[in-house]
Amino acid sequence: MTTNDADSTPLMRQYREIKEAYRDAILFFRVGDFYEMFYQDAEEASRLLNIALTSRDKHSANPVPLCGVPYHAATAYIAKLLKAGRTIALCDQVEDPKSAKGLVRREVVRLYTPGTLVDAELVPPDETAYLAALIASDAAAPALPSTFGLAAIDLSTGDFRLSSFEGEQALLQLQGELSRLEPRELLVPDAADGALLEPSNLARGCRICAVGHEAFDLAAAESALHKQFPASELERLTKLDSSAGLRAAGAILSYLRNTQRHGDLRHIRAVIIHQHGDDMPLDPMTIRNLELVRPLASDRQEETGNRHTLLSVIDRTVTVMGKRLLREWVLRPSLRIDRITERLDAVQELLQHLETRVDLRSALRGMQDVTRLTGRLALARATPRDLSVLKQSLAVLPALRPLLGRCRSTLLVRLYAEWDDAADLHDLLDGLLLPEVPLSSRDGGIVKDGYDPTVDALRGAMRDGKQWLLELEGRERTRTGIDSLKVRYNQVFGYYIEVTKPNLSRVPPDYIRKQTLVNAERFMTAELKELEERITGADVKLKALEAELFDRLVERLAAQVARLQSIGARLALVDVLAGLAEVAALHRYVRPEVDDGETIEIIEGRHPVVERLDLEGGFIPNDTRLDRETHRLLIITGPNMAGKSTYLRQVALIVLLAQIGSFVPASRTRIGLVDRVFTRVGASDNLAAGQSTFMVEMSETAHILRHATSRSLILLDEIGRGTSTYDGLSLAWSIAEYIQSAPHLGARTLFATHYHEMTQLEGLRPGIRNYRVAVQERDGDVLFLRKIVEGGADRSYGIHVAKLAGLPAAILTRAQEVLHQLEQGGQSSDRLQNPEPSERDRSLPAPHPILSEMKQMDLFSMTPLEAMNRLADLKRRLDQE
Ligand SMILES: Nc1ncnc2c1ncn2[C@@H]1O[C@H](COP(=O)(O)OP(=O)(O)OP(=O)(O)O)[C@@H](O)[C@H]1O
Repeated sequence: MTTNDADSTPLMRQYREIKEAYRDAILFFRVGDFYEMFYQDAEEASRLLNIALTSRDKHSANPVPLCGVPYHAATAYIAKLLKAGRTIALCDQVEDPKSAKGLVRREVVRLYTPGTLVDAELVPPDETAYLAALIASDAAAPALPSTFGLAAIDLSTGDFRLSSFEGEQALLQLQGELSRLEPRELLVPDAADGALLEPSNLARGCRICAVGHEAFDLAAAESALHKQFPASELERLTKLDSSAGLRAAGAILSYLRNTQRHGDLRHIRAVIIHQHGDDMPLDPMTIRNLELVRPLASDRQEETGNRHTLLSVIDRTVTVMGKRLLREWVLRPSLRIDRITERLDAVQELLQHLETRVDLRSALRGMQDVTRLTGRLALARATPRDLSVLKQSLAVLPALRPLLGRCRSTLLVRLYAEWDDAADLHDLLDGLLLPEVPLSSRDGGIVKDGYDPTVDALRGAMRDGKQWLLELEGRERTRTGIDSLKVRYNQVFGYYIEVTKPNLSRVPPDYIRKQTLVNAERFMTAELKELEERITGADVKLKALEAELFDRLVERLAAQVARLQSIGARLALVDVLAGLAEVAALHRYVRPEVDDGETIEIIEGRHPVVERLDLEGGFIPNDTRLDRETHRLLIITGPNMAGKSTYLRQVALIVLLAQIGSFVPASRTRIGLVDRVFTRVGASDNLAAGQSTFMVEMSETAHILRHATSRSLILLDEIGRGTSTYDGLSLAWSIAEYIQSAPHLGARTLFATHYHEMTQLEGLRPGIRNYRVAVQERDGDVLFLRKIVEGGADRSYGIHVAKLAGLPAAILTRAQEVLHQLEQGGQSSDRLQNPEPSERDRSLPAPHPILSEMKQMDLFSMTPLEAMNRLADLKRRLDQE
């Protein structure tokens, strides 16, 4: 930045001082009704926002580049810049320009970063916007560290959580947690290990922000936590968490203190600590493959318009608080039977009591986002509208209590016992706020008549002022004899007397001319001036007083954030339970039995998402039995398109739904608790990271084999597909054997495969069972029955499916021929029991006889002439063909 004539004004000097402290951010500098940007900020912002770039003093030698946006539309522009990966420092005028002596004081009141957003326009209500901090413990060896501390906060709700990961699975667990949280911004120490910062190790699409590593210092963290939390919470924290989690938490708090200048973060009162053993640790692959919260971006879905996910299908919540909680449940199925049972009891009760459910849901519909409103209160960002909305929501609370009073299930009884109508808070709001309030607390028109005597008196003065003006107008008309004389007001001149041209001769000499128009002239008198001062004085005082009363109300409510947060949490819970009961009723779900046995039994199970599609012939239900004895590993064969993948996913989704505490799409289900669901299905995002399909497939399988336990559920779909037939089959075969027999494994497994040779495993190993998806062959075509039956398939019907897909007839006929030849080659089952197949053994279509002859030729025992003659002979024969 160079200093020259144009930028040496006091305003620009002030700008430069402020910008110095926010070099990395685009500085929105408030000047009048605009936020202006200068220099590089202006160049960049004008390009990103597509707005005109001008300059501050065009005539100087070195004009300052400038662009600006109207202050009232700033949020939309800020959103665009955030999207482009920038941060924005918002610099406001912090004193009234009218009363300022000299240059108005300006300060950065807020730094907008992706992880610190609370505005409704910037964070969609049903999404979370976590800011996370990650620290790897100081590793003794330079290898990848094995202890991680992760803290995350959603500033808009005050939801603050901690976790530490240690041991062999630490990195994996960390990745799982990051894919659940999907943080928008991640703080890491500036000296962080480069390997740790690999995008594939961390959350994608999130801003990584290196901060001074002293922010992660344990002593600093403890003191930051000490300031933030009550002693009891702090004690709980230090007991439960290793120092890594605390250090990450400390870094978040110090970052927030630097970026959020206003408000005191008092809504961050409690910490959720994720303890291993409470929730099922889902890994990113499973979350993605089972499309729990986000659809896979596959072409097939684009075509059919299927953008459903498990979450979208079971989401019948009516509040955004409920929506967020349900998402959390879906991503954290429980491992505790007592919790699952409590939820199921409540869902069952609300399913059976239609009237209660309907009443609860219709009352909840009147609820706004109490949790986020509370967040804005604590951050001192609540507007009069926010408080008005909060008031309306609190007004609904008493109606919910008697509805809960009708319930008998533990969870609902507990909610009833803890229910807080918050009548005092409602009355506090209702006592002050007018029914219609403005957006800004500085605009007046907030406080009810009768709330404060001074407000009433000032309003009286303003009302009287209007009367005085009318009287003055009457008096002036009589005095001048001009009947059309009017007292008027505009923003620029304030009050004035307007006289039309024909009457100008009658204007008295004490009228002071202010403005001449085509048809009239505008005047001021000493009396009018005095009246104006009284009226505007009252107006300014009134607005200031209303703003002060509003701030005091915010202050009183902010002292109650913990209560308001609990109210939000209770509302979310009722909403989720009633929503799950509603889904169960709508889609005919039944209550699963969840126990700590080892059997998974599903009678007439359905895929919750696929069954919602408009399928010709409807969805065909299927049974499943998995246990640790006779049905430990099911080999599922059947043609392409028959429904193998759907079946595999259906079993996993039913298990997850049950452990979420939801009813399930089946006619009867028993679930022996599953500690983890592993999936190796479909393509993977890692392809983009440059790994081959087969490599990804194998490394994901290796991961499963390393981490699954005897309580896990494993889904393997077409393992070995990515390599040559024999390699693939051998791998698939031995992987199945390993899962079945490895002492630490024996996990319940569904194994879908194209290799029908694998069905021979059933007779060879205990616990392995064959199932196939039934098809009917009619007139050379296949009819998919979508029914899973016992026994293995002996054919693939791939060519039939290719026909359905419209491949040219010539290809289909030739494929039949090749298939026939391959089948003639046959593979013996003896070989498969002891698989040592090699590429050379493969039965291929018979090679051309000339090629066979050439293969036989021993070139080294031939003279060059002999070789030449043989070659000529072969060529002649070829020419004759
Ligand atoms: N039980 C069912 N009832 C009705 N339709 C079903 C059922 N299962 C699957 N389908 C339909 O069949 C289609 C194909 O199913 P799916 O993808 O599971 O087959 P697949 O055997 O895994 O095929 P591929 O081996 O080619 O991957 C699904 O998109 C769905 O429309």
